[in-house]
Amino acid sequence: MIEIQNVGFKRAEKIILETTQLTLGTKQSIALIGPNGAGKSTLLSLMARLLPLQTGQIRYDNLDISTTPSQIMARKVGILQQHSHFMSRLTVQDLLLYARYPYHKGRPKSEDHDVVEQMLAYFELSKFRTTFLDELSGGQRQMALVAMVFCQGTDYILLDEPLNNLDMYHARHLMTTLRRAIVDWNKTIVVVLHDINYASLYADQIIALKQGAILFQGTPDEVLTHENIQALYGVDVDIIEHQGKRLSVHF
Ligand SMILES: Nc1ncnc2c1ncn2[C@@H]1O[C@H](COP(=O)(O)OP(=O)(O)OP(=O)(O)O)[C@@H](O)[C@H]1O
Repeated sequence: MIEIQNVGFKRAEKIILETTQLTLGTKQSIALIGPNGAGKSTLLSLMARLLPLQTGQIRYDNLDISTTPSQIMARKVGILQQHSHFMSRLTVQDLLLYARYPYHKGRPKSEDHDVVEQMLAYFELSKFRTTFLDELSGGQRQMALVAMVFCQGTDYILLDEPLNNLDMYHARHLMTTLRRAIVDWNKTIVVVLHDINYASLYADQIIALKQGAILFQGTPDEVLTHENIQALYGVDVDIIEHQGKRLSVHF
């Protein structure tokens, strides 16, 4: 369970984030949506301890991120940020092995190599195993970075806009793979999405942020209404039903 209590964040006296109480269950996919500048990345960075908590508390399964040692948190929560920079002269398999550092501490064992092999297959990256990161396309690199986070073997995975750069095939492949990972490996995934239709199709819960506050929270059916989307984005949309899911038509 993820518990977020009274987490606030200011930059130069400007309130960036102001939450009250948020409890998120495990083994599900939780989509963070909201307009540009709403505070989604800030919340994710706080959840991953990439930004220091200024107020409030965040706990994963009763582990308080402010007091839990880094070695334990590194096995509990993994994050892919929006702009991840890695040494480009690293091959895909080296990148994935690097993510196992909290386990092998620089001396990879056979189980670390096994996890890397498993993730290369799971994310359809086997053919790129010896390709350097700077020889991949933007989308291929994005998939490699997601696979890297999975190699970390954490219960909780935070992904900031993982669909960036992905074509239709790879975006759908990634979202279905994330869903499989919840079932296959009991992962809990918090993912920032700009495409609310992907949130509708693939998320169990949606948290909608605007101007640093949680405006709506619930299942896709509860959150993705015409009125809520108007309030969030200021856009008039048509909501249609497709195979039992709500889709927003906003073109
Ligand atoms: N390094 C920074 N310095 C100052 N202000 C910042 C910084 N990073 C973010 N902000 C501000 O914090 C607010 C929230 O930004 P954040 O990146 O969390 O939003 P977001 O919802 O992830 O946006 P987007 O969808 O555009 O990625 C914005 O007003 C942004 O301008």
